[in-house]
Amino acid sequence: MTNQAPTGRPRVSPAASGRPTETVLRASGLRMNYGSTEVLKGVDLTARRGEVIALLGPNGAGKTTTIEILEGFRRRSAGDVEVLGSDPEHGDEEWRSRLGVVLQSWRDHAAWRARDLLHHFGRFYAPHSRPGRVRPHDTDELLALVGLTEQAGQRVKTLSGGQRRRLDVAIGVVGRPEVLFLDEPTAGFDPKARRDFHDLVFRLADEEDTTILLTTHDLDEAEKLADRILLLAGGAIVADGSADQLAGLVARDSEVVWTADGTRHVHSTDNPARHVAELYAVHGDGITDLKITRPSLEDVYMAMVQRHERGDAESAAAHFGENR
Ligand SMILES: Nc1ncnc2c1ncn2[C@@H]1O[C@H](COP(=O)(O)OP(=O)(O)OP(=O)(O)O)[C@@H](O)[C@H]1O
Repeated sequence: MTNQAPTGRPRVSPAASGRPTETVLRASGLRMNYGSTEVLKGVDLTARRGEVIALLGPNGAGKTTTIEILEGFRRRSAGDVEVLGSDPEHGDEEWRSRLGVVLQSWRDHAAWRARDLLHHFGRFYAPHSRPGRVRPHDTDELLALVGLTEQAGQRVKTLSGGQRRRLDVAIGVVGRPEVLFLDEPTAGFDPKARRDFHDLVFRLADEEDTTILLTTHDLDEAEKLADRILLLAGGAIVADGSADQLAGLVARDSEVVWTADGTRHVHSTDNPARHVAELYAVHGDGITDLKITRPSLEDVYMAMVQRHERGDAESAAAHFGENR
């Protein structure tokens, strides 16, 4: 899949680049129970080095639970998990230094000043610095990168919600992680902060080969950022692929809209390219305002989640398998 990187140049996903890509994260048959409630019923997922993956799913689907297990913050009930060659339950300090984490919410360190806090967290990574991955990031450079230069001397408790979230992201990347987990990183971001964050994600993936697993409820964001989208529903991954691959999962025609001789027309078709060719053969330059609308990621999301809610998650997953 080719996404649009911040500079406007196309970003080529690691899988499509032809470069050998190492699997850095793998879960198979991952299960999690909270008491008698089974939240994860056999999650299988992988991520390659430098890949950006969006984990989507309805509220309560288990996205945070999955991420916390991969980070080593939560013990799983069953299944195999490996991140950067280690089981997260037994990851040592060296292993932890290679990860970056942005939790959904945390409200400690209110009295610290933003620059001091970032510097403090950064110091943990210094012993793990090596050629090619100098750790930590320079504090002021990173503050500039997340747009907090003016707030650098402010106490955390005086930052706005969006500014606090920018600081969370800075803390997550201060150690130049090889694998970065971001749980709803852009919640509360204004449009400029959101765009800056997207630029940062592309930069980390492209220039530092960082593998990024993020959760979001913003489907446009997922489509823009992710090489691969995973949809978690009913305790399992029911769809796994690029936005284009996922669009092929819903049996919905594309819509072709055009104007000819001053009249607007709408036509649904499973082959929009052929329809457009036929239109031009008939009307030539008489066609104006041509637009083709494919099923959107939102259509796929709603269809898959509704299938799951009808108790059809397993067949949805099987259907996807046939389409890969
Ligand atoms: N510590 C816990 N103890 C008991 N139940 C929990 C615990 N943490 C989460 N749950 C339950 O597990 C389910 C999955 O929660 P989780 O936070 O992983 O979902 P999510 O997909 O991240 O949701 P959201 O999109 O709302 O953030 C929910 O039903 C939640 O109530």
